[in-house]
Amino acid sequence: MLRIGVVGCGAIGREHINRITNRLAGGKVVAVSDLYVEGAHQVGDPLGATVYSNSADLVNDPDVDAIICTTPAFAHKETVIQALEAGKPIFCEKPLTTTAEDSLELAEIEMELGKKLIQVGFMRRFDESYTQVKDLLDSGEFGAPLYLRCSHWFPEVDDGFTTEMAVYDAAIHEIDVIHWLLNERYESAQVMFPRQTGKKNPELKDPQIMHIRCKSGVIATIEVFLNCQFGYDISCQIVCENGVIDLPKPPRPLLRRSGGQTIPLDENWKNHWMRAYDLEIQQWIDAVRAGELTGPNAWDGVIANVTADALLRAQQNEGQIEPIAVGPRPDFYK
Ligand SMILES: NC(=O)c1ccc[n+]([C@@H]2O[C@H](COP(=O)([O-])OP(=O)(O)OC[C@H]3O[C@@H](n4cnc5c(N)ncnc54)[C@H](O)[C@@H]3O)[C@@H](O)[C@H]2O)c1
Ligand SMILES: O[C@H]1[C@H](O)[C@@H](O)[C@H](O)[C@@H](O)[C@H]1O
Repeated sequence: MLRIGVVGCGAIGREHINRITNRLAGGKVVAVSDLYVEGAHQVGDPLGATVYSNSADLVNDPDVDAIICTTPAFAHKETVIQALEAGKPIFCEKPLTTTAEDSLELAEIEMELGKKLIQVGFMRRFDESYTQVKDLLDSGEFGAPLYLRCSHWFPEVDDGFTTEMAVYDAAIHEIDVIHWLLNERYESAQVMFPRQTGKKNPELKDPQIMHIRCKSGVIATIEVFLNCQFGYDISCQIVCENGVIDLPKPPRPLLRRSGGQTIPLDENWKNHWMRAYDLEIQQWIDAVRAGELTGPNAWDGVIANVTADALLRAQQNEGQIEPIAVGPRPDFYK
């Protein structure tokens, strides 16, 4: 049994604790921590888990074999370094950190240690809709991909959600999944702001249209609309030489009532990615127990942050094309 400590008992921390406790096999949550220690008690006490108010004590608890970090992005780096220093595997929710520089620093520490300990929570790679699309692209049947359009539509965000978070919190998923789907490397980034919705905090730029050009010339367009009002909706359409592939929508019943028919959308990410998260965390537990991590690694975290940094620069100069300079993947991460 893998003894897991969870740092950060907010929305997704609680989801992961619940799935490990009630649905997955081979892992047990034995410790939890949160700066808001009451919140940690709420989830930890019913499980008989040890409750900490800081991550260092949890990471260094000899009864904790591996860590899940579900604090806000700005706090990830500190806990990841603590785990690396303790030589313990850590599953860190996306993004690995908020800057390329910080993520690179973590990758360098890990390479120095000579053992892969970090997995990043890019769960779309575990989602059946995306894996079907990847299989089709890899089969070669559709010929070369030419361009793709993705939308990341969110019903509404709170006032703390910033223009920058549209990149490193939301679009970071597309940034990761697109290069994985296409086996591509990125070259440049551009951001455009179309007419802005009135249904948002005045400080936030929403919606945003992001373009990423790949080394092969493929152009990926990512539409991020964080206050779309109607539901949580993710789409991706890949136009190839021999045809077009659309990301399948999660199966939902078609409802006929009140003179109309509808397929309801999810309200948020929790249900939308439920099976992907289950698979992701189960495979992480299995991999840690087997002694070798197989999921998205720190270098994938670096690629995402280098790309996100280029998009953040592009946000400052609408329409300007910013280079994305990711070094070659080190052998350690191949
Ligand atoms: N993969 C996904 O689809 C997905 C979905 C949701 C969230 N996330 C990611 O998970 C992370 C957490 O998101 P959330 O929505 O659960 O946030 P949240 O704000 O609901 O929860 C974060 C928790 O961490 C605690 N915290 C803050 N700083 C801390 C620290 N230094 N040590 C310990 N606890 C600390 C807060 O008190 C809070 O309880 C973010 O990085 C987010 O991007 C990923
Ligand atoms: O933290 C969440 C989560 O990562 C979701 O998967 C994503 O769709 C949201 O945009 C983001 O805010």
